[in-house]
Amino acid sequence: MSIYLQDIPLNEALARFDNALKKASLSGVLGEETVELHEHLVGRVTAKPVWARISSPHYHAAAMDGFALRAENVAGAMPTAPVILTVGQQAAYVDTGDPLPLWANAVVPIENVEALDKDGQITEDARRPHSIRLRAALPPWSHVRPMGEDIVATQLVLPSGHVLRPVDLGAIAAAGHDRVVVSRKPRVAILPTGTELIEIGQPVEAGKIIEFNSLVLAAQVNQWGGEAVRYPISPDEYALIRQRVREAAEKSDLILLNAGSSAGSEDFSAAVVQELGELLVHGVAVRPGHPVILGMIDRQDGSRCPIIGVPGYPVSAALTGEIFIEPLLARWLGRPPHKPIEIEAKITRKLTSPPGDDDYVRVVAGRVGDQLLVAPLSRGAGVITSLVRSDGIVVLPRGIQGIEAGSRVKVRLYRQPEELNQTIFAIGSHDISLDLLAQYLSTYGRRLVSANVGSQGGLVALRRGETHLAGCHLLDAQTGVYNLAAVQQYLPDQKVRILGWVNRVQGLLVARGNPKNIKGLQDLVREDVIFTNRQRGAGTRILLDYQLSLLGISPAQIRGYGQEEYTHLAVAAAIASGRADCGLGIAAAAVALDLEFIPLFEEEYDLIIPSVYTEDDLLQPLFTLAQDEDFRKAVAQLPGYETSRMGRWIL
Ligand SMILES: Nc1nc2c(c(=O)[nH]1)N[C@H]1C(S)=C(S)[C@@H](COP(=O)(O)OP(=O)(O)OC[C@H]3O[C@@H](n4cnc5c(N)ncnc54)[C@H](O)[C@@H]3O)O[C@H]1N2
Ligand code: MOO
Repeated sequence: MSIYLQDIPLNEALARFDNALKKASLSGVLGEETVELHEHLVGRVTAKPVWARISSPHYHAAAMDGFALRAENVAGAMPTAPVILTVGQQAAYVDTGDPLPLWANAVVPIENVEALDKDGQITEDARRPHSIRLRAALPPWSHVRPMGEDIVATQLVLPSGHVLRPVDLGAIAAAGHDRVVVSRKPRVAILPTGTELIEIGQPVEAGKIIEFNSLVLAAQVNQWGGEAVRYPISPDEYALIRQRVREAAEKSDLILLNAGSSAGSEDFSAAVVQELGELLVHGVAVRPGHPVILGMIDRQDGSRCPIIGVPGYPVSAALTGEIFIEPLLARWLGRPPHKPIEIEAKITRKLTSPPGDDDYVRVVAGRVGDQLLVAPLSRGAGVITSLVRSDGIVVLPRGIQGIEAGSRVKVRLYRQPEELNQTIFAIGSHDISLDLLAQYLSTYGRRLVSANVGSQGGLVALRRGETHLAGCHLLDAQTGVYNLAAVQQYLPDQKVRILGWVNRVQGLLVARGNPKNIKGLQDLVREDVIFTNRQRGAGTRILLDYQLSLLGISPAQIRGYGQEEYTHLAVAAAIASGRADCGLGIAAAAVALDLEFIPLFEEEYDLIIPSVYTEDDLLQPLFTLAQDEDFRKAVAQLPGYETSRMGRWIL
């Protein structure tokens, strides 16, 4: 039977896998082991209930330093009618934790008695007096920890399937045990494959990719209670991969075979599984991660080892971990699977979604005013930082083609909901200074999350009340003034303020050594110069058009004017590759790709903030930082940055 990338619904895939696991007797706890309490046990799962062998305390114990006595002997004691007890007969000194003498039924703390010598005078020898005087009565069993106060012998201390925490170890020991029976850790072999992969730390070159999926998968496995074993990178050679899978099956409870899962010429995973056992599933209707493989490998002794073909793209790999590996490990350990906190929120952008798949969208989340909002992050399956930055996942289920901006969605949170109340939302044009700001704000207990939708997108978000601030650098071509006109145009009825932020140098990016000897925009009309442009609407494009009009240059005179890139870095890449001779952009992009930079203009990047939030406690640290020497210095050190306007209210 050949199942070739036929996406099936997630629940159907899980059911097939489940069935095969049951047949192989692999659907419950894999095994048990007894571990001594002082070995590393936190996170392990109890495989048997823990019953108390002894009580704790296992005798009546003094709860205070003082004198053991019988409560009835001091009944009626009052300030004006004190009672005197003779030590050695009616009272005995005890330290906290000492067993109570058999005849006693209460303890009076030492600070509540007057110690007397044999003449009835107050003595300094408080712990060995002749007698003690009490000026208050006390009920029986005062300041005594009765036997079994904590644990009664035979009682259940912990059920099975319990994930051990530090305090649990104390209770197990107090209940008279020195070891505990826990589920055996599932051994998980992780096999990265791909001729293009290089080990971490090796020099990178074009076409080579740093292998890190195995690092992520191993950390996931260990975090979820398994024991990961990373195998070396296997190049895309069928026989080698087959050999390693065969070996791993003999030594492991589960194999994660990474990459080679889709339809490429060197994607061998499915064929290997097919040859060495049974291919159950190839393709699950989830994105990212759809080319998942589920199967069983036959061992020499006739038993079977489950195998998961984990798709190569890093986000797909990590999500495959969460969707397939975590629940399987939970089952093998006998604990409940992880259940994320789910909240409902409003989504800030329209999303389209493949109707055949469950679509896992990474989002940032925060509270703006009284609304909980989520903004989608990059959806590329290769963008590992989208998972790093994400506060949660919105699953757009199969059967829908997308959702409108403003729809309510369910969010599986990666963080505590309270953190969303300390979140400053910045939707608009992104700037590197905001990354620095985020770092500084974290010391004030604030989180800055930003979604880059461009300057105009930020103004739209402000209009909808969906952001605390928007980074903006929109030049008015009539006046040459930044941001004021745009704010008046987009937000005529809204009370907003403009906080001066940074001046950024924009200039021409050219190859090292400036081989075409380009000096300024006037060179763009030269026949031998090829330019590359930014997309219409981008702040840099508006700046270019404005400056060209001042020089009286028409776009038609410029070779490459119609060639549009969407980011500063894409412009830089076009020049680095030799596709173009120059482009307008920021200095940081030149630094990133080792280009030369010809500074030409300063543009003004400001933060637009609704007036209500300028008074809000949430944003105060931002205003503090805008005046902070250290922070301003750090921003000014970014290439091409200047901070003299930072913190000044422009509107
Ligand atoms: N014709 C089709 N092509 C692709 C399909 C498809 O359905 N039809 N699916 C796409 C999707 S979706 C995914 S996901 C990927 C999965 O591909 P593979 O599992 O075969 O993985 P590769 O192609 O080898 O790698 C993809 C990508 O990820 C990088 N990679 C791989 N391993 C690692 C690692 N250990 N650490 C870091 N990065 C890794 C690899 O270099 C590639 O860039 O296929 C699509 N194609
Ligand atoms: O399924 Mo792929 O993982 O969409 O990226």
